[in-house]
Amino acid sequence: GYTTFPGRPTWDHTDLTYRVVNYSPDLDVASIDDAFSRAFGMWSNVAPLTFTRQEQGNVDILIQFGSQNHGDSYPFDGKNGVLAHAFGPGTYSINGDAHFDEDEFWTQGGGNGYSLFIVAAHEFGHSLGLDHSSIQGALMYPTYSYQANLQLHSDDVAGIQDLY
Ligand SMILES: CNC(=O)[C@@H](NC(=O)[C@H](CC(C)C)CN(O)C=O)C(C)(C)C
Ligand SMILES: [Ca+2]
Ligand SMILES: [Zn+2]
Ligand SMILES: [Zn+2]
Repeated sequence: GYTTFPGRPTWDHTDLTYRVVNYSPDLDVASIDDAFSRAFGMWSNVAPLTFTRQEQGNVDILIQFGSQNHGDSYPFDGKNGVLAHAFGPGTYSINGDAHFDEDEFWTQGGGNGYSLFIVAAHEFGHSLGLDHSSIQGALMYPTYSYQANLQLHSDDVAGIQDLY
C-alpha cells in the first residue's frame, strides 16, 4: 500500500501555492499550465486541499524543468531513466518542489514521450507527503505507466486522506 515520508511530514496549511519557474519547449505554455492544473486537481478532488498558481514570489511548490545538474544534489540522467523528482513537505525552500527532466520528450499523452500530466500527478503526490506505493496500479507506484484516462487508485486516495 501507500507510504509516507519518515516522520510523516505534511503541510501545516491546505491552501497551497505553486509557481512554474520555466517551461519545456516540448509543449506550448497553455498545455503545460493545464497539465499541472489537472494534476493538482486529481489530489484536490479527494482531499481538502486547494492549489493556487502564482506568477512570482514565494510559493510552497516551485516547479521547474532541468537537465543533468540543475541546482540540487540530485542530477538528472539524460533521456529516459529517471523522469522527475519531488521533495516532501517541510520548512525548507526546496520542500514541496517538483523538478522535471528536460531531456525527456514531454507529451499530452499517448504516442512517444512521457505524459507530463501523469508524471506531474505522481510528483505532486510526493510534494504533498506521499512516498511510493507497493501497488502496481497506484499512481504512487515507482515506475511510469501510461493510462489514457488517469484515475487515482484507492490506495492513493487512502494515503492522501490519511495525511489530510
Ligand atoms: C520510465 N522511467 C521510470 O519509470 C523511472 N521512474 C521514474 O522516473 C519515477 C517517476 C515516475 C513513476 C513518474 C521517479 N520518481 O519516483 C519520481 O518521483 C524508473 C523506474 C526507471 C526509475
Ligand atoms: Ca531522465
Ligand atoms: Zn532536482
Ligand atoms: Zn516517485
